[in-house]
Amino acid sequence: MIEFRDVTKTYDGGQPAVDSLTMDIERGKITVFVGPSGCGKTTSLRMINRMVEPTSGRILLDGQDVAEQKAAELRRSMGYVMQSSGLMPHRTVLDNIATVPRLNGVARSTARARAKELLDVVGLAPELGRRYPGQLSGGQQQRVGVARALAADPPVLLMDEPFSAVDPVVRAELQSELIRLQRDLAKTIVFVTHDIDEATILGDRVAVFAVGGRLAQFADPEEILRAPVDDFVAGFVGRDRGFRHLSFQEGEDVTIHPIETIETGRLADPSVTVNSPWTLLVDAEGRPHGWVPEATRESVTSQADAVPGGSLYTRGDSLRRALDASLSSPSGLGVTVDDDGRVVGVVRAAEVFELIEAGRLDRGRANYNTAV
Ligand SMILES: Nc1ncnc2c1ncn2[C@@H]1O[C@H](COP(=O)(O)OP(=O)(O)OP(=O)(O)O)[C@@H](O)[C@H]1O
Repeated sequence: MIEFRDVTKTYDGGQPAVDSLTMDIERGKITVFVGPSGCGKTTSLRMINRMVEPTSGRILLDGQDVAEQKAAELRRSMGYVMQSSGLMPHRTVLDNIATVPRLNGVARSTARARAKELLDVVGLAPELGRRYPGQLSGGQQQRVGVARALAADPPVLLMDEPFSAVDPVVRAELQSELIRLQRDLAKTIVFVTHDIDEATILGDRVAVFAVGGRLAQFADPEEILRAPVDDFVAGFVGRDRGFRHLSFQEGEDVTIHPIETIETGRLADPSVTVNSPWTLLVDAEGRPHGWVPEATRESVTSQADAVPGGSLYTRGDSLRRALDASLSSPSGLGVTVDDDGRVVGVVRAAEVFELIEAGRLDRGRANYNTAV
């Protein structure tokens, strides 16, 4: 557990960058610091490992004041990942990952063996270990940065906008990987971002900072979206917060309807006809490949002629995903797949809305019953 106790940081006698911050960061959870630029997120993060010293107040790590620990040792005892991966350009990927264990006195061969394991943990191919950072993509460099931070198996991981320099697709992949990793590792992660979507996807708890280094709200992401404490937080979480909030509503009650499919390999077979306005094209394993509208069936002879599909909904995922799949689908039918990516049917936006409304009524009744 990391405890901030009335911590203030003022640089060069100016306005506080962090103002009287008091909060508890739970062990084994992801706590996200989010807020607009310049509101003191990075300063707060860096005070945990004493890269920045507070002007006043105390920070306790498992009950011990970090000010009483040697700064260099403290820093080495926590993983740190930043926006630019911060890798040493003249060292190979494996040597970069092995840096902290080597500084801690671990033998070179042991440190490199562990580095190889970590490449796999962060989803990188073993041969990338021999390359130099400049020979990797931005997303791969960030994965190496995460591997390096994990190398000494620290209980605490500090992450400062680690995914903000990569494109949105890679960013989403890295976010999913971090969630997957955290399921096994259960580190205490403090993660800085200015992106509220990233904060609500990753955070077990989200701290919204306001300009002037003030902690505006500290709660779980569902609550931040449902009940922002003031106009600042409401403005920051944005106009789409109703839509984002659907991420926290489970979609297991959404009705999955059957859908007519054609295998791509049988497109040229004239005996295969379609009888519905939209037919789904699938590969031999039943994975979706696009849509065939009834009117153009005759001219569709390969996958390239089909209308590309929208996002996919994995059975049981949130209402947000179900709605997005149906709204982004050219047919208006959200393609639903199982965990192996095979089509199991389709969902309809109108029925997702019905579930949202039913949930609202249930919550309204529950509130009424509590009130009377
Ligand atoms: N070394 C420094 N010297 C002087 N002022 C600083 C220093 N580091 C940060 N500041 C100031 O402290 C305030 C908070 O900065 P900080 O980097 O902590 O914010 P942030 O929320 O992480 O911002 P961003 O999202 O832009 O990285 C800003 O006004 C910034 O200009």
